Amino acid sequence: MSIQNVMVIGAGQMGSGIAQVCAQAGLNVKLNDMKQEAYDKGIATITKNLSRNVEKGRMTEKEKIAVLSRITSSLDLKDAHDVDIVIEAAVENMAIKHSIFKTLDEVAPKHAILATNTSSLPITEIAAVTNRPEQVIGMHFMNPVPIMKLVEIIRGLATSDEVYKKVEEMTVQLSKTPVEVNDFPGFVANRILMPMINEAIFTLQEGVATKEAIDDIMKMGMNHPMGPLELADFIGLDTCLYIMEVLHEGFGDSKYRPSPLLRQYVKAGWLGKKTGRGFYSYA
Ligand SMILES: CC(=O)CC(=O)SCCNC(=O)CCNC(=O)[C@H](O)C(C)(C)COP(=O)(O)OP(=O)(O)OC[C@H]1O[C@@H](n2cnc3c(N)ncnc32)[C@H](O)[C@@H]1OP(=O)(O)O
Ligand SMILES: NC(=O)C1=CN([C@@H]2O[C@H](COP(=O)(O)OP(=O)(O)OC[C@H]3O[C@@H](n4cnc5c(N)ncnc54)[C@H](OP(=O)(O)O)[C@@H]3O)[C@@H](O)[C@H]2O)C=CC1
Repeated sequence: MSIQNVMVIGAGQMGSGIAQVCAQAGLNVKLNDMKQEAYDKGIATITKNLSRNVEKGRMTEKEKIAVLSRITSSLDLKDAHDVDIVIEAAVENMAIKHSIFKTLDEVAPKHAILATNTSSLPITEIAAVTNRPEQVIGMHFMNPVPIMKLVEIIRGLATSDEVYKKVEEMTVQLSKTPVEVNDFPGFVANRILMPMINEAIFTLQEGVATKEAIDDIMKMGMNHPMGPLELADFIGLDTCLYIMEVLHEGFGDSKYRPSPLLRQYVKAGWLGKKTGRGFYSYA
């Protein structure tokens, strides 16, 4: 059965982007969040992105309206009763993902694939709370989703070849490039990226240089599009901390210990761009 109906869970920065690219590829999308305001915020971001495409001549106004008409609001996981795939992009927390996947296993059709956009949590452990571990898979999009080409596809221990192939095909349909990896802490992207960001935070904490200097060095010296502190703000400092905790616990190696300054910022609610303040301030 081909994939036509999708539920995306979490209308935050990742979920809204995933919903947008699915709808642009002609799929019907139910965008689920716990609160109507979160959905409204997600749809406002999608509308802004699509309007920019219209202004730039990449899409007509009619096409924009058609894309938006394929996205509907959902505030209840039971709405997954008729979808072919669910892509979960709620908060990076195992207890929350377990609860979502348990419910999805009960309400989604038997054939439905249950994918997660987790940036680091073990797919095998998420799959274990369902009765269909062979249909659970990691589909790790990069931020900002409408722009970034990569989707890291993570096989859990039980993920079937058939499910992997379907998700790979869907990724290509979304005009993205799938890259296969195995289920190990942080997968590949964040096992390499996040220790660099964490080290930049230690460098700031130790007073080696200012935040601007650290970012300038990595931008100009390594040709990175964003410096590591600016990137941390962009990703969300809460997400960065959760990922470092997964690496630390998963490998049991002190080289992955999260920076105390990162912990402090998260405790203060300075989560980066999404809350208006992180290492930098955002008006
Ligand atoms: C944590 C994880 O689990 C995994 C991750 O995702 S890690 C994060 C991975 N992402 C990155 O590393 C991003 C690094 N940054 C970049 O690549 C670039 O800075 C960027 C693409 C975000 C912006 O590019 P830029 O050239 O600096 O700025 P800008 O010219 O404003 O933007 C380029 C285009 O991207 C669009 N864009 C920028 N931010 C966007 C966003 N948040 N959403 C949608 N579109 C966006 C802009 O509108 C612009 O589009 P046009 O073609 O219409 O002009
Ligand atoms: N940020 C990034 O760069 C990347 C993040 N990811 C992963 O994507 C996921 C989402 O991250 P991101 O979009 O940045 O986070 P955001 O905080 O922007 O969005 C998360 C959204 O999910 C909602 N939510 C929380 N719990 C539930 C639930 N039980 N049911 C439905 N919705 C829920 C949140 O609501 P509320 O705010 O009310 O809690 C919020 O609207 C995480 O797993 C993260 O690791 C993957 C790749 C890149």
